[in-house]
Amino acid sequence: MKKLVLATSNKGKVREIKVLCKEYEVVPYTDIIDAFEIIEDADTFKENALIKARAVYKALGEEDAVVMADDSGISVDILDGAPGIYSARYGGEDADDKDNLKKLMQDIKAKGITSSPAHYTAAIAIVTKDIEKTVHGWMHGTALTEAKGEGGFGYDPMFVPLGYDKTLGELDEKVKKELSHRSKALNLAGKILKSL
Ligand SMILES: O=c1nc[nH]c2c1ncn2[C@H]1C[C@H](O)[C@@H](COP(=O)(O)OP(=O)(O)OP(=O)(O)O)O1
Ligand SMILES: [Mg+2]
Repeated sequence: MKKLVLATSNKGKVREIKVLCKEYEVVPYTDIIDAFEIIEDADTFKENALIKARAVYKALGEEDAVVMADDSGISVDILDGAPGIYSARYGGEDADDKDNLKKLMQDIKAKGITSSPAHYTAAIAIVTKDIEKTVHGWMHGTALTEAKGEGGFGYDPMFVPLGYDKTLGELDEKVKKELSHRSKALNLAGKILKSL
């Protein structure tokens, strides 16, 4: 089985990508080398995904490595698309998923409403010695001012996918697997991986 090194330290992403890339041996880079800080200072998901994939490819020092990165986030319409690329740091530099979730619910509530249209974006970058490629996927739905359920990660307890009436925290993980931003992007990434 071909090895696919993930340039991420997010356990939720690793879990989902392992399920969605069954034909590969999916290995987070921190299983191979020590975790190091990667500054995600670009202004698009795509460029930030490339920054992560390139940084890990270089740090591995293994010419034949195939490295994949995911840069993703949630954009809320009533907040003009915030937090977007800043999703991981929305509650401050040291914020964790819970802090970020709480701040986003508060900021929507501060607009005097209890829900807003929103969407997730995932950019996936693949870097090898020969290629640098990116693909995207999106999931539309509604962001709530109340968190429900324990499933998924990040903002999932406050996000209801289009066509459903429960949050990704409450729904079976199969639903997210079928229609998430990440699964759509990974489906396209799979075509690139096959062509290598
Ligand atoms: O399916 C998702 N369900 C819920 N929340 C999600 C999802 N996808 C992204 N998110 C949130 C989590 C984090 O607040 C931000 C990603 O930030 P992002 O920089 O891409 O990831 P990260 O810093 O957690 O790990 P890393 O950069 O090492 O891959 O968007
Ligand atoms: Mg990050």
